[in-house]
Amino acid sequence: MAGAGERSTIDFGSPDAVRVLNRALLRVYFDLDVHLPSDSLCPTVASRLNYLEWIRDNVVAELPPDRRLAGIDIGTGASCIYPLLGVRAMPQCTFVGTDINSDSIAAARANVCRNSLEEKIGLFFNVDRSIKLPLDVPGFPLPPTDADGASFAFCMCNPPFYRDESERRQLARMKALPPGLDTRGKDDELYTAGGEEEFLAGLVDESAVLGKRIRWYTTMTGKKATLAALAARVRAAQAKRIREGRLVQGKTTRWVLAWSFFEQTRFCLALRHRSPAEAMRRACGSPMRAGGENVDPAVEASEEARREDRH
Ligand SMILES: C[S@@+](CC[C@H](N)C(=O)[O-])C[C@H]1O[C@@H](n2cnc3c(N)ncnc32)[C@H](O)[C@@H]1O
Repeated sequence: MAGAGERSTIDFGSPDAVRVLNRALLRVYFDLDVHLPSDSLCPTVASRLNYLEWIRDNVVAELPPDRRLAGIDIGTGASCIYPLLGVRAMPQCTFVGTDINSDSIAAARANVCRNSLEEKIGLFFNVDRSIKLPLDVPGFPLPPTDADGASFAFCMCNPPFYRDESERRQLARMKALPPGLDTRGKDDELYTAGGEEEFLAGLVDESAVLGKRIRWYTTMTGKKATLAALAARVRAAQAKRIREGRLVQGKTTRWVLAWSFFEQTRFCLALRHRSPAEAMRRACGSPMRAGGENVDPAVEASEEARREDRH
């Protein structure tokens, strides 16, 4: 207990305390009953919401608002945190969560059922860990394609963090983390051969093959250096559009990279600086009503190209 004048807090060095806090936040603010197994990564709600909101504002917002959208969460983990929070942050979305760990898939499935979200969240146990986007593996739940041939509006990924235990220790030392505050979880959650760099290089290569079957490919990275290497690989894969984001929560920073093999649509050109309703009118070619300035699509396209062309 805190004494008079002292600030109450919880013991962030205690995994149990952090677990209870996150369960409470999910319950109170998102009406989600989520079991977070003690042997698995305990996701912080703010950081997960941050990435989802980035996708909502930078990817989903440029699609017509009446459209039903599907997203893939690569490596959903035992919590299934992104799909669960995702259907709250973007009610027009359905999700497919994948994972290579059968215990995580079982726990994720129980969380989906506990919240009666089976209609909105599907799960896929990916037996081949060399694949990140198993769209063509038998049994993968593919939604119907849209008018442009895309099955999914986006994919997202919080990749395993380290190449091995020595990288984990090294990064913890660099951040000067006190014992107890370093990341804990299952080996599959923490480690991947070659680290996040190699994992995400594989994702870019798969995206080059799948092309327009997913409208926007996105991933989070834990290291800024990974972002630059990844952006170069995405350029080499001839993506048409690239976007970068930085997610800051407290003392922690993460980076997001998004890329697409679609050219900019009339809808997203019109959306710049306007409400979705105005964008719909413009994309459909009807004249603007009072208050709307005219848009020269060529100018907006070059502005956008300059903005995205920073790599
Ligand atoms: C850092 S954890 C992220 C878990 C959860 N999404 C979160 O943010 O708390 C990475 C996850 O990726 C999974 N994973 C690793 N390789 C994978 C692959 N090829 N396909 C799907 N999932 C994979 C791991 O089992 C683990 O659950």
